This record gives sequence, structure tokens and C-alpha cells, in this order.
Amino acid sequence: MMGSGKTTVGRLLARELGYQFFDTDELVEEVAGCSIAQIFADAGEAQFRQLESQVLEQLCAYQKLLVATGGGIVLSPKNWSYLHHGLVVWLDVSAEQLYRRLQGDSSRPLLQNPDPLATLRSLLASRQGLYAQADLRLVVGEGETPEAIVRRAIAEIPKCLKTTTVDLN
Ligand SMILES: Nc1ncnc2c1ncn2[C@@H]1O[C@H](COP(=O)(O)OP(=O)(O)O)[C@@H](O)[C@H]1O
Ligand SMILES: O=C(O)C1=C[C@@H](OP(=O)(O)O)[C@@H](O)[C@H](O)C1
Ligand SMILES: [Mg+2]
Repeated sequence: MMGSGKTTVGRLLARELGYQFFDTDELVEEVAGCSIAQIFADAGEAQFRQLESQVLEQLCAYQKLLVATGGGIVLSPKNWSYLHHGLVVWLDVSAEQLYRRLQGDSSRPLLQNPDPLATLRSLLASRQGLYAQADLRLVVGEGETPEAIVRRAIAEIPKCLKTTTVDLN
């Protein structure tokens, strides 16, 4: 979800893993030559989603990348075919924590309305089933630092890597 820490934790985790880091929102802004807020205002959310999918499609061909996505990437079934090139981690953060983090932040157009907490609750409820398709769910506790989440990710990721057994007989 927006504000769950994908960009912050992702950047740190990439450094720990020795992976290159990309953020789909940053790449969309580079391609469009303006901010996400501006894209939503001028061209609309549908246009943003198209750019987001194109960026993800390009990224999924590479290895040893850590990609922080926007929270809405899960909405398109086509995006899942790209996401499944890698291991998908869900940073599960309550709507109340997200709200505290994002209060006063004007960079997320979907939250620029009189009741952003209600919006976060309803977006989270509607996306919950999609986020649950991730390979790994990390429930982020109140006050848990990005560094602590990185340590937990490093401990948990090997447990959910798919293994192939080859039967030689
Ligand atoms: N574990 C954390 N604890 C407290 N604040 C956090 C944590 N992770 C991220 N933040 C803060 O929350 C805000 C949103 O983080 P960000 O990484 O941009 O989230 P996302 O990319 O998922 O939208 C930023 O101000 C960031 O510093
Ligand atoms: O959840 C969403 O629909 C969105 C999340 C944002 O990214 P973050 O999840 O990094 O905030 C950004 O892509 C856009 O504002 C829409
Ligand atoms: Mg982000």
C-alpha cells in the first residue's frame, strides 16, 4: 500500500543484497517528464497505470533487481505476469499507521481529499485479496524500523524460495 515503506525498505534491502534498485514511480516520472501528481492531474489515473505497466514490463526481464512498485500495481492482472518473474513481498501495514506516515504528504494524488484515512481503509480493504497473492507477507509492527524490516526480509525470503526436485531415477 501507499506509505507501507516499499521505497524506503526496498532501497535498503537492495543494498544489503547487492541488487540494483528501481522504483516504478520514479521511472514513470522520468518517462513522463513530470511528477505522479501532475500525470494524474493532466492525463488521469488510467494513463498513469499504462505507464506503470510499461515500466514494470521492461524491468521484469532483468535479474538481481529489487523493484519497489507503486501500491496500485496489483490492480492489473497483466502486471501479475510481470511480478511473478520475481519474488513478491507484501509490506502489510495498518491503515492507521499509513495515515500517520502520510499525513500532510501531497505526493499521493489518491489521498488528496477531505478524508484520507477513510480512503486508505477502503483501498486497503479492496486490495487486501490482491496483496495476499504475494509470495511473502511481512506484517509490519508499530514502531518497527526499516532496518528491522530488512533483517526480517533477509531471514524470511530463503524460506519462500521455490525449490525444484529433480528425480534422477
Ligand atoms: N518502517 C517505517 N517506520 C516509520 N516510517 C516509515 C517506515 N518505512 C517508511 N516510512 C516513512 O513512511 C513514508 C512512506 O514511505 P515510502 O518508502 O515512500 O512508502 P511507499 O513507497 O510504500 O509508498 C516516508 O515518509 C518514510 O520515511
Ligand atoms: O497505491 C496507489 O494506487 C499508488 C501508489 C503510489 O506509490 P507508493 O505506493 O509508492 O506510494 C503511486 O504509484 C500512485 O500515487 C498510486
Ligand atoms: Mg514508493
